[in-house]
Amino acid sequence: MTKMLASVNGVDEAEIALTGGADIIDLKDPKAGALGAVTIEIVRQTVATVAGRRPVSAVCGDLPMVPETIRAKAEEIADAGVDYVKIGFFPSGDAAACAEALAPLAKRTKLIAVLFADLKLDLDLLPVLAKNGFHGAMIDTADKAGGRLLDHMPPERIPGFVNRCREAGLINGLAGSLETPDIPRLLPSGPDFLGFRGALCDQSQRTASIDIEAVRQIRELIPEERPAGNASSVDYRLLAARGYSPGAADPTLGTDKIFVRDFVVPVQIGAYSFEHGHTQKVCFNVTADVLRVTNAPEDMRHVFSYDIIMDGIRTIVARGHVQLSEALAEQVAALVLEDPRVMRVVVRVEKLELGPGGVGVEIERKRAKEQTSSLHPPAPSHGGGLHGRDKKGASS
Ligand SMILES: O=C[C@H](O)COP(=O)(O)O
Repeated sequence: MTKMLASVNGVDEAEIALTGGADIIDLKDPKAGALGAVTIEIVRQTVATVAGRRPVSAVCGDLPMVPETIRAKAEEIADAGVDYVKIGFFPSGDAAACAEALAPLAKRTKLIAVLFADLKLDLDLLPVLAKNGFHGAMIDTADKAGGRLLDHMPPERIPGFVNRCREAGLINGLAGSLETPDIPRLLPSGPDFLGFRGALCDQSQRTASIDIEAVRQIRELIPEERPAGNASSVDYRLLAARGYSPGAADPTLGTDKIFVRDFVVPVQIGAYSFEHGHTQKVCFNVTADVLRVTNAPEDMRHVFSYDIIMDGIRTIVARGHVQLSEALAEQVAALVLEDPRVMRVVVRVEKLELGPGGVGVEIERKRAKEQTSSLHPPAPSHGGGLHGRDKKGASS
């Protein structure tokens, strides 16, 4: 299950984040840099106020990569009672020596290394962190005015980070000026948490105060585990882990067609030997029939994002050579049908460099009947969920 981390500047914002449903309360002073630290007094007060309702993390600040400096600050924060200490690993100085200096502290406190997508990201640091007892690693951005995480790290590279963390035994997180449309794009990789500051704030200004409505909107985009004892045959854990909210679909509203047209990507494809060892241009056209969730779509909670289709294609082709266009089309169709709201999908895969025109295949795949019937689960018990909004939207 992916958790929601909310960065807050102290007690008052922590209460707002808790009310909005954040899973992890992360202390940070956004006015003092990407990983600006709050004072130790604020850490203590916030830990006392949260009082175990949620885990609390705190960052150490934008510190120079000097082992003794980092160790001293991390110990001070750990001693203030947080559950996690987040330490920035900037690409200067000796990262391995800093990780080593923190090994004794890692025996008694959960340490999370923060790596930066916009500063020479080095994933070879992950096994070094694991060796020194770190609990996890996350990717963030250092320059908050310089773009979102996916501007620096294309979507097809996200599963690689998540998998490498898992192999190393580290929990993993993603952050970096994330906005609401990024959430359904990142959830399919199954990160352990997504971190937010700017998107929680008034006008998305990360130095402004956090806003309860923004917190709630993000909360609803990250599915929570359903309570045990739910009698439905739907595997909520599996669906939620993939980022879907099956309760959101309202079959009485019918479907919309979401499409990606003339999406051209270089692909290693072909059964002939002359087609091996290089890429050729392939054009994808995909149309998905998606169950609607409301009569009045307003934000990302109410839509199936076409980014999911484009990211999926990029991720599939990044895996390496595919012999057949048919196989590629099947993989794309299967990926789109992973969202339980998709009833039917048409995928056309067209090689553009083999003739004067295009050659390829078009397939149509539908959701199996028995899967369709499991799309009508009982409404979520919490009042603020999408179902509540559907009803409001439908009556308006
Ligand atoms: O740990 C997460 C960060 O506080 C994310 O901040 P941001 O969303 O403003 O980049």
